[in-house]
Amino acid sequence: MDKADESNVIPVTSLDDEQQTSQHTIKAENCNSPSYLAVESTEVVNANDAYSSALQLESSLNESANDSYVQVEGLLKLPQLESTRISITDADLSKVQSESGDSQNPLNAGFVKPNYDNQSSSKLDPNEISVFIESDSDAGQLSQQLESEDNAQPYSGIDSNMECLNKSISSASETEESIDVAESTNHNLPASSLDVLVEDLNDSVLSVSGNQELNQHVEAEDSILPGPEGDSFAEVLMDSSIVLQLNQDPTKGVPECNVLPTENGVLKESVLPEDKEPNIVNEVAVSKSQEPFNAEKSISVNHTVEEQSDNVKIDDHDDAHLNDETTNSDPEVEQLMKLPDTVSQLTSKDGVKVYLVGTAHFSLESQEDVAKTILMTRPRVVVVELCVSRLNILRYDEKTILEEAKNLNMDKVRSTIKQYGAVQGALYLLFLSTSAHLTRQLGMAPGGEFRRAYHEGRNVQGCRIHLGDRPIHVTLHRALAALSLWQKAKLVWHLLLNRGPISAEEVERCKQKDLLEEMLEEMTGEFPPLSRVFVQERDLCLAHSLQLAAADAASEARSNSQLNEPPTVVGVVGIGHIAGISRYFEKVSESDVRKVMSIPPQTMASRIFVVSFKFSVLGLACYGCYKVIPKAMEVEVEIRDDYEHEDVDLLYTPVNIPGRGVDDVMFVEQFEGCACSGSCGVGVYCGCVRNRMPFYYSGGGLTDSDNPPDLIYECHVHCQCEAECSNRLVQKGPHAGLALIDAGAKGIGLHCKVDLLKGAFVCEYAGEVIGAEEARRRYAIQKKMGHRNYIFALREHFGKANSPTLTYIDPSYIGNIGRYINHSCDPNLLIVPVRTDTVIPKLCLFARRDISALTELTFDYGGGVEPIQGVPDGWSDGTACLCMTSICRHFLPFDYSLG
Ligand SMILES: C[S@@+](CC[C@H](N)C(=O)[O-])C[C@H]1O[C@@H](n2cnc3c(N)ncnc32)[C@H](O)[C@@H]1O
Repeated sequence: MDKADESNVIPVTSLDDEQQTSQHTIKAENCNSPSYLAVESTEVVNANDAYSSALQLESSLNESANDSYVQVEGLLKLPQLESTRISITDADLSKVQSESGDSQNPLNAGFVKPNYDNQSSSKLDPNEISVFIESDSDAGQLSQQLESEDNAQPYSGIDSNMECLNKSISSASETEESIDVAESTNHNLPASSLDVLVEDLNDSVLSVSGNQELNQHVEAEDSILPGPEGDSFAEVLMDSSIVLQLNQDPTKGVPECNVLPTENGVLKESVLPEDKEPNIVNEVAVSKSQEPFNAEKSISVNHTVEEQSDNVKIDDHDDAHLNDETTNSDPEVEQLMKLPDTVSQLTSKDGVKVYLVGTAHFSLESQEDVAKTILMTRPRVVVVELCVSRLNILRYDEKTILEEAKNLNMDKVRSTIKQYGAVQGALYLLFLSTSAHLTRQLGMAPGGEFRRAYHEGRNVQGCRIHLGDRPIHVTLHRALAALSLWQKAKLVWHLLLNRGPISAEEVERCKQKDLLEEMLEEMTGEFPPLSRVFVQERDLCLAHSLQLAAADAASEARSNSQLNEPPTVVGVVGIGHIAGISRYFEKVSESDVRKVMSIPPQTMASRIFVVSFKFSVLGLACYGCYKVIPKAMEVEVEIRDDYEHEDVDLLYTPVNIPGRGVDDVMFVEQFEGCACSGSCGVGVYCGCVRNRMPFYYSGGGLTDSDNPPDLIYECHVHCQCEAECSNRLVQKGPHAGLALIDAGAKGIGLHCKVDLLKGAFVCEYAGEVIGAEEARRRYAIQKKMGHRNYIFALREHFGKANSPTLTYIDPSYIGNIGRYINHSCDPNLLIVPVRTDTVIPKLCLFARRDISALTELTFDYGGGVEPIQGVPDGWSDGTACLCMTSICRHFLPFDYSLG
């Protein structure tokens, strides 16, 4: 992003959510026959068989729509997670406190209470993720802002909604198929284990009958058993011999949990009849001002924290013996009723039970432990040892990660560099190859315990997931700052070169221990400060997150007058953090956390290190390009796109990339090129331009922007013409000088800092190309969440085809600078589909008229060249248009295929 125009450039964080939401609350029935704009594409002018290519495209993307226009709708607000990420100043803190009603604890700003009223827990918003500690994107800004530890402010985030995460995650993880690892020779686990894992994940989704509103994603239908009369009833198949039956009364906050044995999956009679249920009274001291909770939990932990660490003292009133009174004589059932050995229990000062599951990142057992603990304790909050930047761990499923690991070949290297640019691409590849290396060696992907926690947490009524870890970049900055220049160099060397095969013994160790702890233990001798930064400081942060989660759960239960049993919290953390967390729990103050949340100013040594690291990565990338990009006869024109997103959660792509529901093959170069020598200018019969006038004038714009072509074919990699050929424009990248602006209630907008001539190419609207079903799925979620919509539906008619070809482009998460352009009913840009070497169109924006510098750039989301009045009903989703032009049609255009 060009940063020169600072006055107007705004960070994504400044979005006004209320305003955004209000735009979406206008009901569709208010829609007063708004008009829409359409461009019909009826001509295929490429000598290559574009028509059949288009049919191919159509068969993949087309839905049964009848209309025949280029129709555009831009739509989605970023998930709240992304759009509300803020760096908290004192003023912000007090604002958030007053909004959240918590004037005591400024760090509570990270927790936003679920939407419930005081009477009914059934109104709890079950789909909520709270992010405790978040960070702003720009570490540079951050270090300027936080010049010393003393004046540093903590980063704190506002809630995000689980739906956002659902969206991100489920977009990558509909694990209907089992993982195919048979082809990989390196996997240490047999394919069947992974099959079991995936099936297990699917099976573990609660099957629900009755009025459980939240469990709508019912799977494993055939495992539903009839429930006791009048009760909502759910069951989870834990393994072949046991069913956990969860009798859920929607009027109660936390369901009771009976463990019922089965024979071959058939329910046997309950071994815990109601009158025999253990009824344990919680003896935990609570603050006098608060009402106590009456404990009635029928679960047991097998050991206390003392067993793990001599240093740790845990609450005297720990009820680890909770089940001692159970008169259950079946040892198998008794064992199953116990929480796993890896679980330690803490009790907050409010009497909230905090169950800490100590996990290893590559362990199936850990995943099972997490699942069992969540099922048995039915927590209100699950705190995971992740931060926002590590949400990818949840986003990518086992299958995706394993496939990435298997498919990391030269083609991938090449396309990644092409897609993300040299530095970002090289870094991404480094990350990918490191994870791929580990994943290949271990036969499973890291983070399964967090994915399991997420999935199980979703199934618990009212449960929220908290990201409890310190932002990774804060940790990395602090770690780097703590090392001397020499130590830094050694560390990078160590990380880059430490890539040998992992022995069977090491594999086992990884499965039993937190890999990070293991590595740090090994390196502590050489890099003593790392242990402090990576382990102790994070113990402190995690303990604080758990404190907040417990306090949050307690106050929520109190406001719901649920005093019968203490609410529970589950923490899923690396096993090496248990001792430290237990030591700090309920002892961490806000100022302690502030101290470890700050980023010390960069020393000269750090700066030198960072610069040389960037250079070496760039060097590696260049070397990679040199090695892998074939130096054939093809004329490659490099795209120049130096823009980037300010929101670190967005990925920048200068060109369209394949998303879900679209075959990658569509992106493979397909068109043959022209045979022109030199430039394909006026008077030259070019296979791409054919008998038309050239599409572009030589300065870089549309020759006739009053009558723009329906579609454009540019010369490309397979053409014989020169790189400077006049028929290559959009492939060279966006116009210089584009910058983000604050567009008021419309959110972010875009302008150009220099004048634009009529016809000038401004930029592409690039993002993920997704299938129709995926587009509808994403749109539905966005709409439900009241988020902005970025999905652009392009309708094209080819030749005599009856139905249009639909292409959906979504830059919501991965996109280019074009995603910030707002709609206007009297726009200054127009949109034309341009194809280069593949059938996938590029949505290209050109100036409709001369545009003076700093004017907001807009295009008509309904596509087209000239505004057309009279949009038929259904071509708006009711979002009010704020373009303020005299010919405003009052509503944003909308492609009905999304609705
Ligand atoms: C493609 S995005 C444009 C960038 C967006 N303003 C942002 O902040 O990222 C489309 C969304 O922006 C908002 N928007 C764009 N043009 C608008 C307009 N004329 N009136 C109201 N909202 C508009 C709507 O929320 C729409 O869903």
